[in-house]
Amino acid sequence: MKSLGSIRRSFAPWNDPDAKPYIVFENVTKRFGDFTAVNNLSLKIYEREFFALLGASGCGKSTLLRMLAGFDEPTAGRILLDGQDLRGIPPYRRPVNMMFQSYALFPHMTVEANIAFGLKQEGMAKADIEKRVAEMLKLVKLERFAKRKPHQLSGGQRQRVALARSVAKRPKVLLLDEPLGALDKKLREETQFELMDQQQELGLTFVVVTHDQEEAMTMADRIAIMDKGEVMQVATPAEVYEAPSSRFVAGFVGNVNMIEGTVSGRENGVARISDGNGLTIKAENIGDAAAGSAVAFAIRPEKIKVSSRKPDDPGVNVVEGEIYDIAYLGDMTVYHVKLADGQVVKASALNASRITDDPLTWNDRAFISFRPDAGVVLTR
Ligand SMILES: Nc1ncnc2c1ncn2[C@@H]1O[C@H](COP(=O)(O)OP(=O)(O)OP(=O)(O)O)[C@@H](O)[C@H]1O
Repeated sequence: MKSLGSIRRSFAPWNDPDAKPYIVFENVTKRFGDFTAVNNLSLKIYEREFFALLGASGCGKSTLLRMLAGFDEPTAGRILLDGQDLRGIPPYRRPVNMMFQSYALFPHMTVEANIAFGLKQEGMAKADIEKRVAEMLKLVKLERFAKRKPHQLSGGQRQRVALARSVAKRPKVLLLDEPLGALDKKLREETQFELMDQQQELGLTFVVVTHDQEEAMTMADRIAIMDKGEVMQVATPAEVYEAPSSRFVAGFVGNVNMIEGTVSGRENGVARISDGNGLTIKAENIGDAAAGSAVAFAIRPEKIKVSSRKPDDPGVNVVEGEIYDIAYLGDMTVYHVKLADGQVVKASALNASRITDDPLTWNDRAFISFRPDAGVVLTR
């Protein structure tokens, strides 16, 4: 989509040792009674970053956001914003605004009155409010809808009003809790790109909470994957997908095959992994996996090729199996291949042409093949 990718490609302050993080969570713990919702968590977010907190329900992402907004204080640890410790600073005095899932627009007020509401409360002069509201309407492309009430708008338009209202006060950081949760799939996808555009145009730092991995992958510069109040990995979407740091992350994001086994030898950066049932594969990207240790070779279905003929490239792993199930999804087909040791491996093939030269069907003998560097070896 447009030039967005190329603009953002150079945006990676987290790789710059001289860049100062804008938001810092320093050993933050939050307990509710004897329940620990956030556990000794540290995290750095940079100015202008689109940062996503991704995790299953109850993992502590909203609690993290609420502490940043000032609705809750950490039980232990510190949160810094632009170098300032936020402890004790009330929500309305933090340069942070929060946009909630439900949007909570005032139903009896017009779009422009909704956007103006916070500015009026702040005591801004009338002329300035009008100017700011006009700017905001232009930003979210709702100039023509200024006089409408929320119920006369589509879900996507309402979401844009909510965005305009939350950025009208010019916060430095916008916190978004499941911002697109109320929209249907198609509108969600469109709105994701809009949000990205607007974030860039505004030059704000966005921290978004979502349990939707596709949404996080699409929008965010970096993603923190959370589980039980802890951060499991912080990385760009591509790194999270291609180089997950643990079984949990690999399994949480996208589809993955986990070939469990023991490292039976390693030389020149290539390990042999045996599952103890006759299957041995060669793997690269072995990290710190020592000989004898229990590991998982995590490989995405699209990195595995299925064919009826045995590939003769000695560099690749080839394993014989049987087509156990086929899911035809239109744009691609997912083959479930049962190996001799009983495990079922998923391999997806893009249906780039309408007719395949290697038709495979149920119960066919088939070969899966993949390069040793097509997956990652995980010790955790
Ligand atoms: N005020 C509170 N008192 C007691 N427990 C709480 C409180 N607020 C949150 N919790 C608990 O802390 C944990 C984390 O909650 P949090 O809302 O941060 O999760 P989440 O990851 O945002 O989940 P969801 O996606 O469902 O909103 C949950 O188990 C929740 O029950």
